[in-house]
Amino acid sequence: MISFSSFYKQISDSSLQHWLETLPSILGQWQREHKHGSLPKWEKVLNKLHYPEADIIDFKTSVKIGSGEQLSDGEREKLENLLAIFKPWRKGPYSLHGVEIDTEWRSDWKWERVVPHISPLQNRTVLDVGCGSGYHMWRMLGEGAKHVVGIDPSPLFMCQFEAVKRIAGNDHPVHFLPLGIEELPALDAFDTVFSMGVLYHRRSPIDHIYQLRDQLRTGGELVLETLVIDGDENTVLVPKDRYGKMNNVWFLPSVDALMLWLKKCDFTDIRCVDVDVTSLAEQRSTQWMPNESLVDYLDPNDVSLTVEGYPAPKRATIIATKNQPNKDLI
Ligand SMILES: Nc1ncnc2c1ncn2[C@@H]1O[C@H](C[S@+](CC[C@H]([NH3+])C(=O)[O-])CC(=O)[O-])[C@@H](O)[C@H]1O
Repeated sequence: MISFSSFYKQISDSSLQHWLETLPSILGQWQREHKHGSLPKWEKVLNKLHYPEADIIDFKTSVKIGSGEQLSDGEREKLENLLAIFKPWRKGPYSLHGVEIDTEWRSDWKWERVVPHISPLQNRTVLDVGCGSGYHMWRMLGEGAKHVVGIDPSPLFMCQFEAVKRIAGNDHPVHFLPLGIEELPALDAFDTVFSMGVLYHRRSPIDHIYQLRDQLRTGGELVLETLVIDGDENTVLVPKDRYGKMNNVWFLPSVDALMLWLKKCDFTDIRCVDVDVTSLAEQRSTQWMPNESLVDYLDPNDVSLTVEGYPAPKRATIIATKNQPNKDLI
């Protein structure tokens, strides 16, 4: 069974103390809800992941754990087969004792676009909302963060994260909690909060921005990355049905609309630091994610459009600072 004890041990002296009292029952409930799905099978696989302390660990320029020289060919093949049970691997890439997990997404490319613009993470407490397999959490640690907490309700992503953590060693101050953002109380605690690739999945984007704001200390930094469209501050696309074959896409604002939303939610120093059309090289099918990918979501005759005729995915990164609350707006 997945244990959250190292989370409690490492976080217990922090300003998050009051939250920790309610967490065990929430996490216990999550485990009970998933006990009839694939989770028990995945937990058995996790329990087989025992490896020597890695000779090399790099989180600064990639996520690489172990040079590969510590395992025999047979041991490496066994590791590869165990990790394959957690397919599809969407977010990465990872290099784990010589096993190269070529994921659907080049999440490292997103990180390289974002990291030059954020406040240095050195010694900061960080929350990554919708962290997926946790790829960016390791990179946050590589930038010197003191503690990284990721939340994501997906049991598969949790197990992928746990697999990497078991190989990296349990002492790293990085923790995954299987929660949705709506399950967090207002913690007012984190120095930096990331929400990357989540806002368009939320039915109420302004509430999402408030929920993110509630996790930050005053003066803390929000890093918000989401799908955008071209237009002015009143332009927002709400897809009629699917967007890029996804049935859970709600609001795609223009950059100016998004900046207005952040202003209205009492953020200051709001700036758009990157806008990027997702390339077919950044999101594609691989051996580790053999299902459909971006090329199948775009119009085969015009890749500037999705199969539904909407603008193809374009992502913006906005950075903003939490201000003192303006009581009139709440
Ligand atoms: N209510 C919720 N609360 C928290 N997370 C959620 C919720 N609902 C869905 N998610 C999670 O949000 C993530 C969105 S992916 C971004 C991954 C990473 N951040 C990336 O930037 O590559 C989208 C993308 O591929 O862009 C998924 O892992 C969901 O399980």
